[in-house]
Amino acid sequence: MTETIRIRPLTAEAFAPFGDVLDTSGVPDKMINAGLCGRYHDRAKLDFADGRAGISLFHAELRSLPLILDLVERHPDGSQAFLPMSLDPFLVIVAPDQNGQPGQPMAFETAPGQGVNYHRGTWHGVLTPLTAPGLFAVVDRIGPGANLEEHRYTRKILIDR
Ligand SMILES: NC(=O)N[C@@H](O)C(=O)O
Ligand code: NI
Repeated sequence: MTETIRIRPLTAEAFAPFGDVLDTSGVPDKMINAGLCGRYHDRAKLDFADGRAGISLFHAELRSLPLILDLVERHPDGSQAFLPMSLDPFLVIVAPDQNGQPGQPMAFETAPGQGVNYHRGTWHGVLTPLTAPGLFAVVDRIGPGANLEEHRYTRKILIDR
């Protein structure tokens, strides 16, 4: 029997148990640069344990819907932020932890320009752009060890609108 998970719009409230939503909604925390720039200050909970912060660029293959969700992963030693380098929405898949295994997955679509920061240890689907260019800056842990735990689903799960 196939399970279909419906995609919901990403909101900071719904995503709060899993991480931070990064966007310029609302009033800036401070105006800088002689009042020419709004700074949305310190909006993500970064954690790199015994490692250090790194910035990498990801150029990911585009995916299409319905998406077969066969893998989620987590990074036990660090947070991971995905900052799109375009205004294209992308798919964000997360799941709560249940005694070391992922619980019921949830799927969100970002608004144009929104990024996300997965908190350390959050189960998530890998980077999933739905439209070009699939180009992201990624802020995550550089350090010793794999910092990766994967879970492959045995049941058939589809992600769709
Ligand atoms: N493996 C890697 O660098 N990327 C994944 O962690 C991912 O979440 O896309
Ligand atoms: Ni990851």
